[in-house]
Amino acid sequence: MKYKRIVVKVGSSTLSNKNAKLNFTKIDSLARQLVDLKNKGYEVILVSSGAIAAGMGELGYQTKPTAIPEQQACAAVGQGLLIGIYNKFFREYGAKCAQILLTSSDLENRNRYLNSFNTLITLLEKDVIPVINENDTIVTNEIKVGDNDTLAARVAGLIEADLLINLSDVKGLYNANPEKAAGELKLINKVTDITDEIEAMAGGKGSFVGTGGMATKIEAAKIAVNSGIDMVIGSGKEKNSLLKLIKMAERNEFNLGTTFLAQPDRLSKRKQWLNFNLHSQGKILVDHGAAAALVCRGKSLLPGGIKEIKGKFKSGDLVSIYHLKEQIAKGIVNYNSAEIDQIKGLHSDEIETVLGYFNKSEVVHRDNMVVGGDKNEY
Ligand SMILES: Nc1ncnc2c1ncn2[C@@H]1O[C@H](COP(=O)(O)OP(=O)(O)O)[C@@H](O)[C@H]1O
Ligand SMILES: N[C@@H](CCC(=O)OP(=O)(O)O)C(=O)O
Repeated sequence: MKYKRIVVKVGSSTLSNKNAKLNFTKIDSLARQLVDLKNKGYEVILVSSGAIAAGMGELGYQTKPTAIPEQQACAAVGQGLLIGIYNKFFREYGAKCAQILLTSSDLENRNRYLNSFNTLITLLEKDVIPVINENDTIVTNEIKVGDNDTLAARVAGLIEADLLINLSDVKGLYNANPEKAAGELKLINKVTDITDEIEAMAGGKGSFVGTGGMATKIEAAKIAVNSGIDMVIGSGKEKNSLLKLIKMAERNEFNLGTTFLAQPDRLSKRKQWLNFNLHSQGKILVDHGAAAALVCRGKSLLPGGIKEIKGKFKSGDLVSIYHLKEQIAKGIVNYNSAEIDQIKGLHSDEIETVLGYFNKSEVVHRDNMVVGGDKNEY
């Protein structure tokens, strides 16, 4: 077995019918395949979308409501339906499942991140299939993960999965958005490097229930491969597609869907957490010497190389580190923005005299820093 722990993400478009009501045949088939995989010795974790779609079907919405409270009401109704159906089918096939609803802040907070890990591991040890979704009923646009593609990739990193399968309503990544492209489409079977060209192929969602389309699947692939996890996007619509995709991946073949291959230089778990789960709270601009020390020599950031601070942040926050106009790293600061403003350009020996106390010589230690870094805004 090349893979042991597999996260499977399934989209709303696969789980629901055109009128947004749940597609029981598809859910039954997915549950059966997941239990088959578990019985073969794999550990499986399901990230399932579909709560809002199921709630829309139940409450009679013809289109996705734009008002957030209405979406949340749909999610509250739909999530119950969804987990009820999963529970029914899993039990029919002799397996147990558990519901875990996560928010972005659960993954940002280091303690809650580690607690989620402990719960998931315990469930796997107890032979339970975790079924994860975003806790849509309590998050608003500003603070939500927003799409289950990247949520699944973050969960795959959290749980140290070996493989992430993303089941959608398309066979994989095409050279152009099938909704818009004229002419013949080409399925990209294997991606070793997520280049700008690959990113440019990905467009928005295809169905009225989907979120993010191919663009968020590519974002997810970036998280997965940099966490050392292979990711396959494949069709969730065809018979036994999950089993077929895993068989293909086990054989190192690339004839179904799109496989994104894990990068050999994966980030450590701590660096994955800070890079893919934390939001940058400010900016530190550094000089040429500091930029070279960070990027070329893997050094920590000392006060001497700092030129300017932007934003107001606390000690322990994540900040983006810039040289000229380019983000060169992201890291967790040992001092707050006002303090860094006071010690910028100084030698570390002078910190205590200026601030009246001393914490660390480094403003950002290299163990708390990712060079380059996911560009998730400041
Ligand atoms: N280059 C592309 N290749 C394949 N699908 C694409 C591409 N660009 C955009 N899409 C759209 O992405 C959709 C899948 O994403 P989405 O609608 O969010 O579904 P899901 O519910 O499975 O997450 C496809 O139906 C397709 O219309
Ligand atoms: N959390 C939402 C799904 C969000 C989402 O990413 O949807 P999709 O693009 O269908 O995977 C729900 O359960 O309705």
